[in-house]
Amino acid sequence: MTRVVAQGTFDILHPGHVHYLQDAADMGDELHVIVARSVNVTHKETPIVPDEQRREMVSALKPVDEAHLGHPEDIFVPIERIEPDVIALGYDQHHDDEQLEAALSARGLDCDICRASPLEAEAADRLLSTGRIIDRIVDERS
Ligand SMILES: Cc1cc2nc3c(=O)[nH]c(=O)nc-3n(C[C@H](O)[C@H](O)[C@H](O)COP(=O)(O)O)c2cc1C
Ligand SMILES: Nc1ncnc2c1ncn2[C@@H]1O[C@H](COP(=O)(O)OP(=O)(O)OP(=O)(O)O)[C@@H](O)[C@H]1O
Repeated sequence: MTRVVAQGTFDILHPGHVHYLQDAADMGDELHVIVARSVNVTHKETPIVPDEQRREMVSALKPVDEAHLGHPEDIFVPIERIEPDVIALGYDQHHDDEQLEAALSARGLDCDICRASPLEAEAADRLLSTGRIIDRIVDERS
C-alpha cells in the first residue's frame, strides 16, 4: 500500500487541479490531499473560497481518497499523521525538493518527493489557472 500526499490551495477548481491530483493518485494506491489554510497562502493573493469549502470540493474529486485542511502553523503535523510514502509536488510549486526532503528527515519523516506534470492549455480559451479565472471574471464582469 503506497500512500501519496498532494497539497495546494485549490481556490477555484479547474482541469489543471484534476490533472495534478490524477497524476499524484497514479503514483500510489491511496491519495491524501492537504488543502492549504488561507493564513498560510502568503506567496500569492488570499483565496476567495473559505478553507473548509475548498477542502469539501477537493474531497469530492474522483482521484482523492481523503482531503484534510492543513495545520495553521506547522506543515509537518498532517504529514506525521498521514505517514505518506510519497509527496507529490505540483509542477510549479515553489517548494525546493531538496530543502523539503531535508526538513522532513530532520523531523524523522522518510518519504520520496516527486513532481507531477503540467497540463498545458491546447486552446486559448481554456482556463487552467485559478489566477486566470479570476482575471477573466474581473475583466468581463466589472
Ligand atoms: C509537504 C507539504 C505539507 C503542507 N502542509 C500544509 C499544512 O499543514 N497547512 C497549510 O496551510 N499548508 C500546507 N502546505 C501548503 C503550503 O503551505 C503552500 O501554501 C502550498 O504549497 C501552496 O501551494 P500552491 O501555491 O500550489 O497552491 C503544505 C505543503 C507541502 C509541500
Ligand atoms: N495547469 C495545471 N497543470 C498541472 N497542475 C496544475 C495546474 N494548475 C495547477 N496545478 C497544480 O495544482 C496544485 C494547486 O494549485 P493552485 O491552487 O496554486 O492553483 P493555480 O491554478 O496554479 O493557482 P494560481 O493561478 O492562483 O497560481 C499545485 O500543485 C499546482 O501545481
